[in-house]
Amino acid sequence: MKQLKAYQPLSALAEQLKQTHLNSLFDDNAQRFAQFHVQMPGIMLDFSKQKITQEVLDGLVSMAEEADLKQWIERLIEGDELNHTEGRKAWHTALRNVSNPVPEVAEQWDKMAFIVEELHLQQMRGYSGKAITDVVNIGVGGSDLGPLMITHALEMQKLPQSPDIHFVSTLDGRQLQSLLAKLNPETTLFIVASKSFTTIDTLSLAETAKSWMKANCQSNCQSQNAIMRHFIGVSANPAKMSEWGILPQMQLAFWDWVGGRFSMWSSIGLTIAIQHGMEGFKAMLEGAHAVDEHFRNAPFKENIPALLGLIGVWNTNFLNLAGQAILPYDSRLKHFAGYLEQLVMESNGKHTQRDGTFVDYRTCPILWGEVGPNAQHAFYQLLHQGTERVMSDFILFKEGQGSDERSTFHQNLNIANCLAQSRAMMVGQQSDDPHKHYPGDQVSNTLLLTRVDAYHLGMLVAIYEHKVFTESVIWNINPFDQWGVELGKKIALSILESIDQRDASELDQSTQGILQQIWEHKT
Ligand SMILES: O=P(O)(O)OC[C@H]1O[C@H](O)[C@H](O)[C@@H](O)[C@@H]1O
Repeated sequence: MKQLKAYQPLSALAEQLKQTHLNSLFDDNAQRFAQFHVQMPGIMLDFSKQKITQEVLDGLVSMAEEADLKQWIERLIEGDELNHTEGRKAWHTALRNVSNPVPEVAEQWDKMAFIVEELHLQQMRGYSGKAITDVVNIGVGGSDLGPLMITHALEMQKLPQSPDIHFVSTLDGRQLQSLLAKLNPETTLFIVASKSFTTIDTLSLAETAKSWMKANCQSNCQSQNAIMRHFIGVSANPAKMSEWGILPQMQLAFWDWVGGRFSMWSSIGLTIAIQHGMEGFKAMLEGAHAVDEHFRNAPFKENIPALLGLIGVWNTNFLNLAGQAILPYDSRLKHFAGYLEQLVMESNGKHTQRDGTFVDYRTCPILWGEVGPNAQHAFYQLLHQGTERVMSDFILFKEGQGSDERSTFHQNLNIANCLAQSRAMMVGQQSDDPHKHYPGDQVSNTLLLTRVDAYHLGMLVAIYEHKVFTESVIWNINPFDQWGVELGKKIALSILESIDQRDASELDQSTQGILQQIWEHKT
């Protein structure tokens, strides 16, 4: 990144802007909002509360051009092998081209549609002949977070014929145990969702679910095989699904060219299709596809994901901000920040360039977030008066949950709070009492969408995917692998062995000490 010609001039501009309060940028330019907002149907990005001038914007766009962003976008959407460290494409955009699908994708839609219809018509029946009432998605990371986030956001709009949807992910087994206590095995269907079908978290939970099913089926089942009617598998590894016992007609596929954290658009999104029908699922794909087209065709100065990425680079590498807060002002987006934590930090939390050399600049900031109105009463103190400078994304919807008087009242309150907070962070407040002094000057974006529905959520997620991609191009890193998560898994297996053998002598003192205390407690 530093070798790009635009880097030095941008650094010089950053030095000036660090000394310039956001307030004076507004005072000096009555056209600031007009100049620094862009939109496409369904979404508007206001980046006027960023420390950006026309010169900075021009410099960032030059940097994107120099880094060949246009070419990279083409390669992404054309399905080139961009994930070079794993020798794969990262072709999630092919999953959402509803009007012109690749044949293997369309084939999986048909299989999904069949399952969805069977469930909706109450034709999918368990071992005792009763119709399925509850569906439990067992998966973790990319096989959990997207469908969890979307089905939670759209729960109020679910089809009346949809069974209830549940998610379990944590390998401690607690979520699953407490859920099983409430479910009837005769009417429960499990979706074992795992790209690799080797993830111990998911497989250990799936085994527990299978034992529960077996134990409950003992007196009722005609054959033990009948319990496998309660398990759907979704994976890019059909051999492993079969080995685990998933029946061929209960298997849904996707492919190694779909990254785990980009997989909610594939059959991993089955729960979304169950909750909203294939029509709802495809509306989400269409929203994402509209963003793919925009990302591919809009000039960078009007390109929402590209601009978000360039602003991210500006804040991270030139203004030295290391924190990013995600603040949706709608409780339906409760799991959105969690979803982005994986998408953003697993993609760009890296220190190695594409050619294997280490970077000598910052990459991904630390990202966290919470539904805005709750976060106001939790960590906004730090945003207003802390010593860390943080960039924030406010996400707001024009429409609330309803149009009756109380809903309108709540939505107005919500809008007022969202706008108040981004304004307070920008403007600050002078006071002689240092405890009441707000420096302001905290930068933020505001994304304004029409409403919370499948189409707009599809747009929102695709915008962040492409933002992440834009940043990765400038940082010259591969956003599609995740080697950093392997070491912990390997060590966990060896510690599990130590626990089984009750022998920690090969481990470090700290690990030994902690295990010793656990063992002493148990005995
Ligand atoms: O879908 P799976 O193969 O079970 O993987 C689930 C998750 O686990 C891994 O550790 C990766 O870090 C994630 O990218 C992935 O989404």
